[in-house]
Order: sequence, then C-alpha cells, then structure tokens
Amino acid sequence: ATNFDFVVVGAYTTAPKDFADALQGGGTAGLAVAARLAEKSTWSIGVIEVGQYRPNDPLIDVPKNFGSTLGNANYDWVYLTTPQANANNRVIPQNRGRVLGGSSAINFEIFNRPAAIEYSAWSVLNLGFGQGWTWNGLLPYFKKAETYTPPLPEDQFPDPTPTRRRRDEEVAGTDIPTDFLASAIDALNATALDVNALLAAAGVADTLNAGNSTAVTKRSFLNARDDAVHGSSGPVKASHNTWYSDVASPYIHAVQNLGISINNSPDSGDNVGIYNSPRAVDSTSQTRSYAASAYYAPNASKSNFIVLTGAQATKIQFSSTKNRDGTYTATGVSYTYGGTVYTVKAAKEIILSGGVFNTPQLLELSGVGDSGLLSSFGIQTLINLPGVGENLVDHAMTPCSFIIKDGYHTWDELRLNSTFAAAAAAQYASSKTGILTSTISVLSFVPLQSFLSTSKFINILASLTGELLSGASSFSLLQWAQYVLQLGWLYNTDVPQVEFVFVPGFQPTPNSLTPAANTSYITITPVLQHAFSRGSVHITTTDPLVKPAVNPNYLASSFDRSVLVESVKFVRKIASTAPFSNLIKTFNDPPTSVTSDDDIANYVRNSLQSLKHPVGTAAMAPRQLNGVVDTSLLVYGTKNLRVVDASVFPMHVSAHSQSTTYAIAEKAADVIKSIWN
Ligand SMILES: Cc1cc2nc3c(=O)[nH]c(=O)nc-3n(C[C@H](O)[C@H](O)[C@H](O)COP(=O)(O)OP(=O)(O)OC[C@H]3O[C@@H](n4cnc5c(N)ncnc54)[C@H](O)[C@@H]3O)c2cc1C
Repeated sequence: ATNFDFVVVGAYTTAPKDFADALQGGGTAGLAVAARLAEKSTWSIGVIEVGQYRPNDPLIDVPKNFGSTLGNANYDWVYLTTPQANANNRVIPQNRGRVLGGSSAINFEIFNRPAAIEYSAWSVLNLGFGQGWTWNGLLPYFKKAETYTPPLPEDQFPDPTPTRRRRDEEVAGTDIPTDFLASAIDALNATALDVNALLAAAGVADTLNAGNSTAVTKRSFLNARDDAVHGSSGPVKASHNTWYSDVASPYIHAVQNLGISINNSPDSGDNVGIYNSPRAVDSTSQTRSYAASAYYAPNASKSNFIVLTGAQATKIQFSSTKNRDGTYTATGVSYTYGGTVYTVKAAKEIILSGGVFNTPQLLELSGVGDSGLLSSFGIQTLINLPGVGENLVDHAMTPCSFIIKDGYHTWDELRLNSTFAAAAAAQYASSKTGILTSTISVLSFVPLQSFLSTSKFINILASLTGELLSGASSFSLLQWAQYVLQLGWLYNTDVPQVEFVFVPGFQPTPNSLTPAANTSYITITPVLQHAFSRGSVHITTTDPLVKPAVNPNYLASSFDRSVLVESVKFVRKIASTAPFSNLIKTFNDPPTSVTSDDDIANYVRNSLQSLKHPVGTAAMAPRQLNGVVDTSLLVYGTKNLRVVDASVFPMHVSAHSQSTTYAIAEKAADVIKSIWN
C-alpha cells in the first residue's frame, strides 16, 4: 500500500513520512531529512528502517548508559572489519545503530564541531559549486538542528588561558616538499583543481609562489560568542554535564601545564585546546537526545510522515530507459518485511540514509558502482561510478589506561560499590541528577606542533611524502587533492590532528580486558583526526541480507602509525605531569615495560580501535574526481536519487561526526524543498 513522494532509507537524521519520495534508512540523517520534508503537508514521506523504535528505553536514554548497547543485535549491526594487515591482522568492531534513530541512538552522545577551515576543503574540492559547503554555509544548519543550553558558570573550565600556540616559528623551514607538490600539479592537471587553491583553502598561502616558505594564513574565525554560533530552537537538545569526576580538574591543569590552552568557545570554528564538550542530552529530562526523540517523536502523529520499522531495503528500482539527459530516474525501493519483498514507489525522490556501510551496499546491489566489481557479481551496471564504497576514512584510536590512588570519585565507583550504584540509580530516577547524567566531556584537540619536536615533525613529514610519492601511481584524483589539503593542514596549527579523550574510569585495553578488583582507573585515548590511510566497503555477494566487507585499512600509512605512537608517548607525559601525576598509582596499559618506539608501535597495532566515525563512502566531489554525489547530494547519473548521511563527507573533520551529519541533513532538506517547491 505504498506510494510516497519521498522514500527515505535509514532514519538516522531525517526521513520523509509519506512513502512518496522514499528515503532509505531511519537513522541519524534519515529521520532529520524526513521530518523536515514532512513539514510540507502536501508531501508524503515514507521511511524504511530495519531497526525498531525503542522509546523510553533506559539503555538508550540514560546518558551514562552509552556503550551498553554495543554488540547487542537489537540495537547494533555489529559490523566487524576485515582482518587489518597493519594491526596484527585483528578484526576490529565497527558498531552501527540498527534501531530507529540509527547510530545517534547508540553513540557516545558527544556533540561537538571541527575547525571552521576544514569545511573549506569540502568546498574547494567541489570547485565553484561548493560555496554552500563551508563553515559559513553550514553554520545556519548546525544552529537549526540544535537547542543549546550553555554550561553552568561553575562548570566552565577554570582559567581560560590566552591562546599560546606554537605557530609560524615552528613551521618555518619545514616546507611541504616541492617534489610532492610538483607531482600533484601533474596529476591534477587534467582537472579544474588548482594546487595553489587547495593550499589556500587549507590555510597555507603562497607555498608555490614564495618558493621556499610555507606561510600560514591568519585565522579568520576567532572565538565568536556562543550565542552567535549556537541554536536555540532546534530539535536536538545539546547541553553540558552537571556531574564531574574529581580527577577531571587535575587532568585539565596538567594538560594546561603542557602548553595546551583552555578553550571555552570550542564550537565557534576554533576548536583547538582542551574543552568541556557539549553532549546530545536534554538538560531538562537528562535523557539522550537523538534522531528518533528529536525528529521522529514530535512528528509521529503527522499523517504524511510514515515510518516503517523492521523493513530492510534491498534494491533501488530505476526507470528501464534513460532520460533524454542520460540520467536514470529512481522509481521505488524494494524492501523485505516479515519475509515478504515489497516495492514502495517514490513520485519525487529516493533518499539513501542507510549510513556509511549500507548506503554503498545498496547502491552496488542496484547497479550503481564500479562496473568491474559489479560484473564480477553478475550485476548489470546502470551507472558506472567507481567511487562508490571507496574513500572510507575513520578516526582510529589507541586507549591508554592508568591505575589511580584510592579515594577519588570516578565512574568506576558504580562498579566497585553496589550501595553507591543503587543510590545513584535512585537519585537519577527521582531527580534526574547525579553521576548517571554524566557523559564523556573533557576533550583536547591539538595540532602536531603542540606535542612534537620540530625534528620529529620533519621526520614524520619526510617519511610520509616519500611514501606518498612511491604509491602515487595508485591514487585516485580525489586522493591527490585530499593529500595536498591534508599536507597543508599539517602546517596550519588551527587544524587539530589528534584528539585526546579523557574518561574517568576503566576502558578495556589489550593487556587489561577486564578491570581488577578494588581498582580504579582513568583512560586517556588519542584519536587520529586526519588519517592518510584510505579504505573501502564493498559487497561480497548479491544477497542484500549479507553485510558488505568493511576494510578501513587502518595504519596503512606510516604517518598514521607514527602519530599514534607519538600520541601514546604524550599521554604518558600528561600522566607524569602535576597535578595529575599526583593521583596516578601505576601505568596500566601500555605497562611501563613498553618503552621503545618499536614496543609502542606494537602496542598501537594491538590496541587500535575505531572511535566509530567512518565517513566518505559516497563522497560529495566532482565525478571526474571519483565523487558519487554532487553538491546537491544527487547521485551522478540519476535524476532523483540522493544520499543524505555520513557517506557524503568528502574528507574527515576534527570532531565527532554526528553534529555534521545533522547539519548535512538539515541542509539537504532545504535543497530538496527548494527544488520541489
Ligand atoms: C558506538 C558509536 C559511538 C559514537 N559516538 C559518537 C559521539 O559520541 N559523537 C558523535 O558525534 N558521533 C558519534 N558516533 C558517530 C555518529 O553517531 C555517526 O557518524 C552518525 O550517527 C551517522 O549517521 P548516519 O545518518 O550516516 O547513519 P546511521 O545513523 O547509522 O543511520 C543509518 C540507518 O539506516 C538503517 N539502515 C541501513 N541499511 C538499511 C536498509 N537496507 N534498510 C533499512 N534501513 C537501513 C540503519 O539501521 C540505521 O538506522 C558514534 C557512532 C557509534 C556507532
């Protein structure tokens, strides 16, 4: 019984309600785009979501319960990577939400933003057509998505330090190697991309013209006032913790003592420093704010917004002949529900919001992808798009843990003291306060110059560019352009390269999988922000119910390995710095016996995990650059098939990925409305 204007597959963020323009997926982006389209009462929006709607579920709603649903098939797709050659052939968990709300229902609730200039890369990659995909172009949509409650004055971090960044003096004499730039110019010669324009977009000026000096352009986005950058009436509720562990303050001071500044406006486009991150938690109800609670629940009674849960999309149906302009029209989505296959028709558009693994899978199953790969499975190619499923990039991380002295209040108290845990549960139930309202919030985002010596920086750069030049023949044009931008960012100390996540409690690490009795821990996790490794996700069968193969290719680049090794060393330096060092009893993992760079590199290979921010598998980039969607998120070669989810990030950003995904969905809804109005 199904004809809609829009069909949305996967309801993460936005999904239309009336199965007329069908979206795939009821996840983060799917629900957001669907709900916005449903504002137009004459349009019908149908959302197909394989997971279930789970309102009032404490595993989702209680802020401190984040992580409790991972590996549980009622919530999680439970993806595993292929064996990772550079991580001792381990298969690494890649959780993805399989529930209405998608990954926003199972994520860790952190709700932050990257450096403004990182979106300039998205714009420049898309030539003249990407003007809307800049910080200024996206900011209205970040604001539209959120209602932000600032921290209580007493919860601002102490003593905001003036910005003290090691800048131009450190990068002088460490210019981007000209042989790499010359090769990039050759490689991109056939495109409209100009290497100088890429460097300028990365904030690095005049490299080629000046000949011998990599000058860094001045930051143009200095701490704006919070009310200018935050939204006050959007569906997603963002707020700050009101409970903090007493180990946080000494940690913050130790990080400050190592020269990293406190940043009390991290969402302003300048995210360098240590800060108290917002999280997607409703400050009144103290429950998780996610796509299902934010975009679906308030609209659930709309008759033009129909969400079908428990239904898995299996194929996009296209017109049998091409339109006069050579495109195909997407006409409907086949899905399986209760063991029967149905097809829902979309009068206007189909929107794929199945997420970074399932969106490329569905494209390939439907004949959109690399023709060689498709024909190897006997799938007829409708649109040859070699970029589908390529360009997979993630935030890789290596947790490090420390045992702390007795007497501190951390999350471990919930595990160690059952009386305390019962009291905390009662407190949360009666007053929505206390430790169970708390989430991860102490984050530091830093450029390499904050913790690497200039000589180490030069060594890492030299290995990287040598390796890039020797592998250059296998790069796609998109990679060439990305690597120019990423090299530029390395010289721009406004672009963080590593995040350090502070967790006041135990987290499993390779030599310490379960906590010891009567022992409290803290965990500090460095996370690589701009990996040079590239991976892929592709089908391995024509069976739509079999998950595709996910290969992020972690640590394939020497840069990724070296930066994580140096980051582990810096974590130990923090733990050895007062006043934080005063509360450390022992280094737990890596243990003190791990000392040489080789030992630490082995620890990195054994401990590497994902922060679960994979992006990029249906990249927004020109078709000649291996892009999959254009700047209106339309799949190349189609008239009306769009991708609206984290697959479209053309490059990663130095922030957790949900706020950007919501902004993408909000922007997509406006684009679609303007087309059909
Ligand atoms: C464990 C974890 C922790 C994270 N922590 C954070 C964090 O703290 N902060 C942050 O900003 N980001 C975090 N992220 C990342 C962030 O949640 C994701 O980047 C974002 O939610 C992705 O949104 P999406 O719309 O692309 O996909 P998703 O939200 O994953 O939505 C895809 C939806 O499509 C559905 N679907 C897929 N295929 C089909 C099909 N064939 N038929 C029907 N339905 C289908 C899925 O079930 C799902 O509901 C985390 C992610 C995870 C998994």
